Amino acid sequence: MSLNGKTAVVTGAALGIGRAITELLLQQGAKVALLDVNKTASESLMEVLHKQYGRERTLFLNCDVESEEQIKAAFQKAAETFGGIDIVCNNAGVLNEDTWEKTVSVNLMGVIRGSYTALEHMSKLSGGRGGVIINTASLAGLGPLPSCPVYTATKHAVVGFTRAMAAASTASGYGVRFNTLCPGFVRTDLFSSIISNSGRFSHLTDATQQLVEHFGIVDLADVAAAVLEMVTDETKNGEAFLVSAKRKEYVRFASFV
Ligand SMILES: NC(=O)c1ccc[n+]([C@@H]2O[C@H](COP(=O)([O-])OP(=O)(O)OC[C@H]3O[C@@H](n4cnc5c(N)ncnc54)[C@H](O)[C@@H]3O)[C@@H](O)[C@H]2O)c1
Ligand SMILES: CCCCC[C@H](O)/C=C/C=C/C=C/C=C/[C@@H](O)[C@@H](O)CCCC(=O)O
Repeated sequence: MSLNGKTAVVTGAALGIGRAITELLLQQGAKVALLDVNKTASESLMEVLHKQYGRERTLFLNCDVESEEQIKAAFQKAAETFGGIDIVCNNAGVLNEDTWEKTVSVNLMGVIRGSYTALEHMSKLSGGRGGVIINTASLAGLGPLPSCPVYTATKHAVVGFTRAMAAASTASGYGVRFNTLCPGFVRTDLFSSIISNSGRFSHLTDATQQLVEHFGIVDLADVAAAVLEMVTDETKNGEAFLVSAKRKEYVRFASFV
């Protein structure tokens, strides 16, 4: 399915998974606003994207998802520039067990802030045309990463928040679908920082290594493809897509009703 005429916002778009998502959405025809705090990486990516897709289809906005003011201004600018917003990927994340309050602030509060701001532009109840929001959690949102308890907590919270928002959206008539991306290990800067950023749990690096060996390293292309599937398949709402090297599947959750 082509995304021609669709407009996307991707946070943490300059590097790693966010960059791969951005590039795939552009390949499919969407216009993409790239939100990131890393100005240097963003500017060098923008040079590449301008050459490949022209200047009209991309917009870089220097935006820290920890800031309500910056995120509101960035979404407003994206909506004005492209004429509305159809797709939002709240992907920006950090892993640092030393500065764990920041890990909560970026990974959880940033996703909540991004989702609520997105709804102001996308909800059919506030004049939007509906759409889809994909929040990046992790395999660590489904099971424990022992060297990173706070990171694990934020990712479980993203899964729970996104599932609840999907149900809230359906019950309220927002016309916006919500799904969670749960990648296994992906070779990015965040992945490389595990030893230096595990804080008081750095002695558990071997346990992480065992998990890496068990789950393997998944390709960025497979992670971005999972996002595209959840964006384009209109039957997907409230799903969590697990994408590891060995397993690619929608997660089945226990039902309590
Ligand atoms: N790499 C993995 O193994 C892995 C696995 C599962 C989930 N994830 C999740 O995927 C997402 C992307 O991770 P990645 O591996 O691509 O990391 P990365 O470090 O390669 O890229 C993260 C991007 O987010 C940006 N960013 C960080 N803090 C920000 C903030 N406050 N506001 C705006 N932008 C910010 C960075 O500048 C960077 O461009 C994260 O949510 C991460 O938790 C990563
Ligand atoms: C080493 C760098 C850290 C990258 C962080 C990134 O988010 C990757 C996380 C990978 C997490 C692994 C979690 C492991 C969980 C297991 O304990 C298991 O319980 C998960 C089972 C999931 C399932 O089968 O539903």
